[in-house]
Amino acid sequence: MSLVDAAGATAESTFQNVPIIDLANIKSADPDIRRKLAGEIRDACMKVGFFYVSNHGISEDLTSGALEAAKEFFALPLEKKMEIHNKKTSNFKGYSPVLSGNNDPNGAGDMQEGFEFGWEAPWTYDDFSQSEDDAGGAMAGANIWPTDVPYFREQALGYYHAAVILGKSLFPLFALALDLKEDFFDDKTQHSAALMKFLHYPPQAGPVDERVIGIGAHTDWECFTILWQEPGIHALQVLNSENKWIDAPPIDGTLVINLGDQFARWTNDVFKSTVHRAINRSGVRRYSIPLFFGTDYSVRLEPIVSCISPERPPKYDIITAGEYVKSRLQATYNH
Ligand SMILES: O=C(O)CCC(=O)C(=O)O
Ligand SMILES: [Fe+2]
Repeated sequence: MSLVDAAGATAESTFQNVPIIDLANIKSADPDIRRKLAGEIRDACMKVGFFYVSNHGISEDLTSGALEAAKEFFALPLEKKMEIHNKKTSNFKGYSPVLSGNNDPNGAGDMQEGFEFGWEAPWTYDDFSQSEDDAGGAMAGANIWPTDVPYFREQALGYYHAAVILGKSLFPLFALALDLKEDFFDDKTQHSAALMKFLHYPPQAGPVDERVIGIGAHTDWECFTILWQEPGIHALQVLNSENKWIDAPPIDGTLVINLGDQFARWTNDVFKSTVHRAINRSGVRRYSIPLFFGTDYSVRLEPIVSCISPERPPKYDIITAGEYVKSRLQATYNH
């Protein structure tokens, strides 16, 4: 079935849960096995826009190192954190205090604080070759790091580089899922427009103002997000087409992958960029680590030919990935 026909066939359906996809065969030498895996991803992308991945290859050590760094940073006094406030930088990197961001235009601020950074060359992986800069995107330019937490940068970048490797290995599967050649995204992802964020959600007790929740209802902006959630704490919810919030709790040994608006634009909405939100009613602090993976900022988000037809004309104006991300950053942080 063509992509456009398959999208039409799933348009009326909705989902009640988020599927789990096993990535054990991601590097299989057998193209049929890779294609089968891509088929599972295609199904999840068209029906849900969210899936969990198991056997994703990111070690527990890297994850716990990053988590410890994040916890120590957020425990610093506010004045210390404000020294690297993201409003002091032109590229939106650095610290965002509680309520400084607002992802849902109908909301009144997100009940979370964050720290965001982007690509920086690793010094421990000799085989990791990558250009440092990226054609002037909104988030291009140096990262800004806290100086009060020992090994913060190392711990953060250790997890980041492992997640970037995972992200790069997913692009060929997304390409296969879209009936494209596996290398379709290679020349569009040369500069790793990959932004990672440490998030800290204070607990919200008692009656919660629906306009001030951990992160208000939103879609992500890049191609896809690789999300680590703290085990044991339910907070993330995904909106289905019946406007029902479906829980996406942490599942041991998995990460969440969700599609963002760049993929919706590439695929003319054949792949779904699904609305989601998080509310921390657990009574304890919650941490999460999204890594937003886009194409290079200079790449034009043109619909893939197999995703348009006379019945499904292009839905979006063509802009570059960088223009799109910048417009969303400005709306969220009011810069
Ligand atoms: O913390 C979470 O579970 C979700 C975070 C999220 O949706 C985002 O940062 O875009
Ligand atoms: Fe999100």
